[in-house]
Amino acid sequence: MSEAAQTLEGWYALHDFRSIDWTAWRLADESERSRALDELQSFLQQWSTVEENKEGSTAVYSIVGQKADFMFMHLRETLEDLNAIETAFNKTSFASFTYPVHSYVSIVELSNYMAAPGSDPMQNPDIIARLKPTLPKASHICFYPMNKRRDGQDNWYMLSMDERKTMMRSHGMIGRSYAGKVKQIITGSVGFDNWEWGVTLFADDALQFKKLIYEMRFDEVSARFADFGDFYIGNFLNGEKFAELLAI
Ligand code: VOV
Repeated sequence: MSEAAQTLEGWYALHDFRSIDWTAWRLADESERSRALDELQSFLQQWSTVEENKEGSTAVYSIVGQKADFMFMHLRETLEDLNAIETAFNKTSFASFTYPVHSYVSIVELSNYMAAPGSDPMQNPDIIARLKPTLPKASHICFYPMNKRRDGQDNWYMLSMDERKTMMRSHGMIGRSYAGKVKQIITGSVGFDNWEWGVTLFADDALQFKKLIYEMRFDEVSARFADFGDFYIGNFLNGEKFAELLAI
């Protein structure tokens, strides 16, 4: 058996994709819409307080295209916390004007492919900050799930640790050349959801997602071993922008 990579885990993640029932929203009277909007704003406020207290983080984005209208990405200490957030949101009057279209459950993960030997990563404040990150408030988000292939000669899980390390180093070098342009949060979802990882990217220039992902397609670890699910791309929302999106 090949040596399994060691992983470090941080906050649990829920990517929660919703669409708006525009007909119901348009037909609602002004006071109903305003109550729903107030509830939404108070949730956004609560989530930013959690973030200020370093007890989690939430990103809110509109989604371009028909797969969803908007998404919440929540990071929290436990799965119970994530469950509580989605349930509380489902009970709001704003939620009754939305319907769930997709969700993804995972946990922030770092693997030891690039770890310095002999060091205790949990004593490293940079590692802790990566495991429990404050999500960037970048202009754009890109989310997609992926697997590492297990197919004949292209079976990632049958490769030796050294072979995988070499490929991950090359992967990391490409990623690093996008420093300052694209920020990645990799979440592991083996046993939690249908794919092995969630890839969440943040950038102020959405074109950099395309450049990075395209370049990685030529890198062996992606070219030979990666399979991808649906891609979601979106624009930053805060309370003000959300109110604009919902204005009738
Ligand atoms: C934005 C840049 C960027 C950077 C700097 C970067 C670097 C790194 C490093 C150094 C490491 C290994 C250590 C760790 O941190 O875990 C990883 C790990 C990983 N990556 Fe990555 N990645 C990036 C970006 C990046 C992208 C765009 C993708 C999607 C691939 C594509 O083709 O669409 C990806 C995937 C992953 C995955 C699934 C893992 C876990 C693999 C496993 O088998 O465990 N990643 N990644």
